[in-house]
Amino acid sequence: MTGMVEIDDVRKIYDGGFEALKGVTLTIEKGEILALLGPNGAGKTTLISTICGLVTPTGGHVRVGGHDVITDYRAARTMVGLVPQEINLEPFEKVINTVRYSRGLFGKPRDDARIEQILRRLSLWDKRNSAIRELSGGMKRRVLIAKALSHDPRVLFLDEPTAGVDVELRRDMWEIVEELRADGVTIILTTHYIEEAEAIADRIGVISGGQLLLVEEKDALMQRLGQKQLCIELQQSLSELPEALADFDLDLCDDGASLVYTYDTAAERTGIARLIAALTAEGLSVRDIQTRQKSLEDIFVDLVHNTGNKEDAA
Ligand SMILES: Nc1ncnc2c1ncn2[C@@H]1O[C@H](COP(=O)(O)OP(=O)(O)OP(=O)(O)O)[C@@H](O)[C@H]1O
Repeated sequence: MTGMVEIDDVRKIYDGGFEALKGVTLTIEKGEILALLGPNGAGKTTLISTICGLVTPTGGHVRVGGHDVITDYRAARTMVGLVPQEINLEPFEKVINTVRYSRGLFGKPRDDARIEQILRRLSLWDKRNSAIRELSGGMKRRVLIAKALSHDPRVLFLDEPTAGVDVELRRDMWEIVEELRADGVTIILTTHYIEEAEAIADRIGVISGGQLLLVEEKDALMQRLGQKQLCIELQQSLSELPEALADFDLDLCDDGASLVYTYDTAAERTGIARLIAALTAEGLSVRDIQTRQKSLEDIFVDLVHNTGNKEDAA
């Protein structure tokens, strides 16, 4: 099956030699919402800009709706709408003209009814005759979305759509994203807010150091969230796990002074009672016990941290 966006071994080395993308391969299906998570400087904006044809990759290929973003630039570009991270609007222009003009840039015929629809949906209709500079930051962000939607793109990129916006606008944005998906629009967003990825994405990709570390269905990740960890601090240190405990999902840590037991909260039996009995039978005494929920944030931090270490070691 061919995807709406096909990214094949994309690499980017900026002038000056910095390698921002180290071979990213990813297919995004029509109507999917993909959230790209990653720390600052991970390469998220570079990847989005490459798909939008704003950054030329050093290697690999990107196709949008089957059109190569380099060799078939025009066709690919009209399919894409981009809501950038930075507000890049003309301060003296009126809202409605800004959005109309944007549609025109893509060679689409003037369609006032469509522009009205977009402005109403984004609660901008009352402000249509205001100059951009008179708007609040949140309103300017809405204008950026209106601009990106003005030519009816099939793929919408949102680069940090809710950075610095208030809670109400964030919820509004999420609702708009849902509606667009219902229209069959494919949505790719970058975010620093794990909560945002949890709320709206179908799939979550984690990018760090120019590499895609993981792409997984959100529901599968959520199942991992269902896992809890029991941290058992022992009175004595162990050099290795005793044979009798081999069938438990246990890790030895803190130089053998603690055991971490991972269990599924959804399971009928957690196995905790059996584990405690097995510890006692082994003659091990427990100093303290804590439980903690493994969150998407933990998974994310572990992933990014471990890769960082590998790179340092290389
Ligand atoms: N035009 C450029 N020339 C040289 N280096 C660049 C250029 N643009 C970006 N970079 C570098 O490439 C790396 C990736 O940047 P990018 O903006 O893609 O990261 P990001 O994941 O979007 O980060 P953030 O979350 O901070 O927006 C960074 O180290 C950045 O300094």
